[in-house]
Amino acid sequence: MYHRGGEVPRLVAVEGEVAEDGSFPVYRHPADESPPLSQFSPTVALIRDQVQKVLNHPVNHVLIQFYRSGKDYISEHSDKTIDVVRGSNIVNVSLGAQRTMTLRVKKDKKVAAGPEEPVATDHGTPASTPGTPGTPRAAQRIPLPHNSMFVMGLETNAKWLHAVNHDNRPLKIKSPEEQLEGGGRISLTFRHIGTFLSKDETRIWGQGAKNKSKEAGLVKYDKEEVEKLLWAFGEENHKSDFDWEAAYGTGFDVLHFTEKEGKAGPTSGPEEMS
Ligand SMILES: O=C(O)CCC(=O)C(=O)O
Ligand SMILES: [Fe+2]
Repeated sequence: MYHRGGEVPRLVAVEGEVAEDGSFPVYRHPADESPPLSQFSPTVALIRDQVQKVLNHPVNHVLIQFYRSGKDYISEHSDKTIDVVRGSNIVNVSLGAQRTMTLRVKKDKKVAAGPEEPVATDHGTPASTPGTPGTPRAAQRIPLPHNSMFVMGLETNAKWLHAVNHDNRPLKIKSPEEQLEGGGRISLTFRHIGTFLSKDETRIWGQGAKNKSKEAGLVKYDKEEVEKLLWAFGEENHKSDFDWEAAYGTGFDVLHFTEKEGKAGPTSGPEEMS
């Protein structure tokens, strides 16, 4: 998967519930290029069943990511929720080597929402950027052991940024849990998506689109709409009082965000987010 012209620092696959007519859920986030969605494979379908039992609501989409070693990471972000069914939960299932999920309140959040603690990106390198000098932002470090589920409600996603930072310690000094699978970790991020694409990707409908029914809604490339959506994604990353209705409420029928895919305007830079 690519973001801003560069390959993201982990391997990515996407699976989901493909309907009989070939339509499928779409999760839009600022990536230049996402892999195509495949029908849930039998093994992933079994994991999905377990996730649905815990959540008490369906999940119809999964982003599968392989962190090949401690060098692979996902930088700090909030998940983009235009297409995520409002009120649902997002689940990260972890398999293999234990990594750490770092949660940190957004910069604009004045009131600390938990125990205050500076965050280290790489065991010993402090990365905490205080909102006000001398006041570190509330942060939590959550170990993600093999075969665990991390459930994130959308309220948590709104107030906190999350990351799996790189961990460059040599494998042999890591804990046995961190050494599993030679340091490789697979995460499966399950979401309940409310926006759908037709098989040929010419029509878009549902929660995050302008049209709510299958019959209408042509996917468009419109530079202004793309800019508006990318701006809204940025707002969601930075504002703990992000106003979903104001930002996403009217819906967007754009799918591709760059010239190559959407036939206009490329971006460049190393940053990546989901
Ligand atoms: O690897 C993980 O568990 C986190 C993945 C994540 O935050 C995302 O895909 O948005
Ligand atoms: Fe995320």
